[in-house]
Amino acid sequence: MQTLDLAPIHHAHGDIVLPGSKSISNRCLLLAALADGVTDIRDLLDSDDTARMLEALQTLGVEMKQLAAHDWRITGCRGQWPVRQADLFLGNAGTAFRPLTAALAFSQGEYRLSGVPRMHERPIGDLVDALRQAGADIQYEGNAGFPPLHILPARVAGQHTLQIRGNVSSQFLTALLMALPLLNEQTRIEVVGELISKPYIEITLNLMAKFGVKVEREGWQAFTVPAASQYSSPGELYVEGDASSASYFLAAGAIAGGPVKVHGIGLDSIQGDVRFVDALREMGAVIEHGDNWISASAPASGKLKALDMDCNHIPDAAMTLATAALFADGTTRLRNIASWRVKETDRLHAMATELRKVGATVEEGQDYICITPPARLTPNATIDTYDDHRMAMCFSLVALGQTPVTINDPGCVAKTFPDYFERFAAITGAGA
Ligand SMILES: O=C(O)C1=C[C@@H](OP(=O)(O)O)[C@@H](O)[C@H](O)C1
Ligand SMILES: C=C(OP(=O)(O)O)C(=O)O
Repeated sequence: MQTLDLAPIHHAHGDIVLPGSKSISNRCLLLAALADGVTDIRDLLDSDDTARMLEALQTLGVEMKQLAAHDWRITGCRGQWPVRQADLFLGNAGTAFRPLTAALAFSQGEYRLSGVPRMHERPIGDLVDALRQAGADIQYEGNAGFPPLHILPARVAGQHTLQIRGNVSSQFLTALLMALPLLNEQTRIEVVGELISKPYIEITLNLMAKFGVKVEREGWQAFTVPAASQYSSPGELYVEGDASSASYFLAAGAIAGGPVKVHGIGLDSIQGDVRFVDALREMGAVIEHGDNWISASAPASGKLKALDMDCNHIPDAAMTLATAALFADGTTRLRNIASWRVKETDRLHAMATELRKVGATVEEGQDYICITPPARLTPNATIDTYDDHRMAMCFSLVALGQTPVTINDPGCVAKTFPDYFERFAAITGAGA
């Protein structure tokens, strides 16, 4: 296993051009593939998660051409996958696995979908239950409720109403919404229980609208996809910079002087994680923003304030708050984040375990975490990253406490941000 030793960092300062948003990239790829017409997608994220989606679409026979490093031309197949039988390996990409499951369940092919071992521990039963209501034939190849999946040809039909649970992952509702236009009948989706990670549904609805499908909604409770909803290509689409990836750099600016300025997103971003800046502001950071950039600097006092926040709306960027909390003046409490337990790893447990290694006092609840920083961070901690890109990126912030830290398996950042540590070095002078 590779390790990365980060030397103590005294100051963070500079500019970062963000990689494309993972959530927008994988949605745009699928929508372009399902659409009528040719779509040029610009500034696409180049990472493991998008590579899995691109590979899958290629295996399904979708015509695609790489125009430049981050620009792809996709020729839509209007939901008629040219390849009717295929095995797809989707790594640990939730944004590929869940939406492809729905889009393939509504086609007449036979497909097997699998991923890395952790993907086979991440739930998908709520989505399969909803798809089965529409007549989809989906079998579990391992444990019921989890991948791998075997999708068989079936007579799917628009039901007037489908129900879906929303309290484990919003990706299930996203997947259903994106696939329903393939049925060509008006369908109403009712959300059962409390929907989590709501802003990701806004991304889905926004991008579906760009591809010509307007979903009617009743708050967060029900969504109706009208009959004759056919996706049509918008021609050209630009992917915003990734708001979750921005969080590490903005936190660095807030902790270690700044300003650190991220380019590629503004406060009007369609990504919910842009609201991370509200949390940083509440911690006392100085935030500035413009058309397509945001910057963060440390508070005048030099010390961040502790935070008590419901983080359900920003589950990914909330992890960054957990390590930023090491630099606060008291106990930070991050609440309503039970979904952390079913992501790349059990993030509540992983975060608690690793924060303790740098000296923090941590309370790990079923759906919350409380972090009290030590008087002085423990130097030379070796951080395990659990094959979780965000664990690796979050713990790079420890070095900003002028504390040497070792990151195990730093390469796991490839899931969403392959050159993260090079970019981090550029604003901090950290060895990478
Ligand atoms: O739809 C999306 O693009 C995502 C939704 C969120 O997942 P949950 O809805 O499972 O919280 C988020 O954590 C994930 O990284 C991306
Ligand atoms: C939860 C995440 O990924 P996924 O899209 O695989 O759910 C994440 O990127 O933090």
